[in-house]
Amino acid sequence: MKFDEVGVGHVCRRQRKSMIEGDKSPHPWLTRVRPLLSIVLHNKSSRVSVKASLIHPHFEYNSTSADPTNISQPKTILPNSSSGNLAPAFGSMGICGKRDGRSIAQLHSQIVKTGRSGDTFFVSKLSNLYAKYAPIEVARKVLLYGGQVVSWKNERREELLFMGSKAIRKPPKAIRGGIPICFPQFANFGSLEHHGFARNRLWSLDSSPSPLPPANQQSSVDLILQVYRRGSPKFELRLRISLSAGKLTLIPRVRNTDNKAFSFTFALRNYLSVSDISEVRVEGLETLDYFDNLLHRERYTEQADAITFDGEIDRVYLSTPTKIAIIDHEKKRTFVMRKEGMRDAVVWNPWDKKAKALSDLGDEDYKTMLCVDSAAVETPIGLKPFEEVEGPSRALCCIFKLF
Ligand SMILES: O=P(O)(O)OC[C@H]1O[C@H](O)[C@H](O)[C@@H](O)[C@@H]1O
Repeated sequence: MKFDEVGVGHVCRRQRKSMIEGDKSPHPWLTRVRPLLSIVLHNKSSRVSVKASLIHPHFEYNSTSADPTNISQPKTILPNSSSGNLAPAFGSMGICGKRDGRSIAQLHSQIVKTGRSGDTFFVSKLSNLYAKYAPIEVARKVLLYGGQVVSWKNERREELLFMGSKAIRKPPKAIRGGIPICFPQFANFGSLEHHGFARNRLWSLDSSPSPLPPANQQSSVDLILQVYRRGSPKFELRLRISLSAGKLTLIPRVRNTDNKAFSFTFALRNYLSVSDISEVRVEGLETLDYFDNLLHRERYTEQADAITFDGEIDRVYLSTPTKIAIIDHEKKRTFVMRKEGMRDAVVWNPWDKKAKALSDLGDEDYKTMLCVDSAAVETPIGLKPFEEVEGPSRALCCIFKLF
């Protein structure tokens, strides 16, 4: 038996097919069925339970199994009692077989390794794009494509990350917004493609995540990008993303898996959502030296008390403090970025002309975005053969807090 596109409901598809083939008046509502599979971790040391839910305007189906390794028995879907006369019982569904080559038993061991007690895991409909098998709080906010965070909200459920109004969510381009990862090269500081290739590769869920303890009160997901290409550096880039309302933590780990030394430049390109770019100021970069990418990367010294914006900016501030504040006066909101292991900070806003030239950015989008990146650009990070940059002493880390 095969899983349906979202992991459950094999009969759904069969039923739909037979209705389309055999029934002169197919039930169009069947095509709107949205089955989803959630997996709840109750106790790290024991089993997880699997809950299959089928949600439809006219009925609901829920089934819970305490033993996810033994749930191959299809169950009958019954119409919800409040469903009126529209929803007939139409077959059965089960959670069985394999999904992406993984059995439920493999999924189970993955989840026990990475989850916290009480986490609900989610298998997304677009599971090849989103962080499938991740806690429900992060699953729809993190893309496997690019290992990119695309959403982070505050307690009032307001979005804090910018997403381009014309962003293209289709490979091979990186998505304009959220937090793309520039690795193993930032911009054109090296011979590789612009901003490296990590942002347009499909990452996976990490089955041997960082030994660092999971962040308190935050839901986390661990992703990995493994590169073993001939003729290119061989490495593993891991990223732990922990999210909660008002706090976002990103912990990258890089391992050289080659017998040659490997060095890289790096940036977490943080597209922050702001109310109006002309009302924003950035503090923490005053008196520092920077490379101006708009002026052939010449080195200047910042003269202003704080950075404010009235035109295009593209600068790499060097040897910055660990704390940088981005103050949005209109929204009465301050992002505080704290970073470790990445000495530099990039500030980028394309302004009107450049925005028009970027096909995935709306003409007015520049007004509501600001990139303040945690970066290692001036001095590449070097790794000996098989060496790893990891915590706590050499940790790379970027934490955003909202005030
Ligand atoms: O359009 P992207 O590839 O995302 O790059 C956006 C910008 O990033 C950097 O700050 C570069 O210095 C710019 O030259 C580039 O335009």
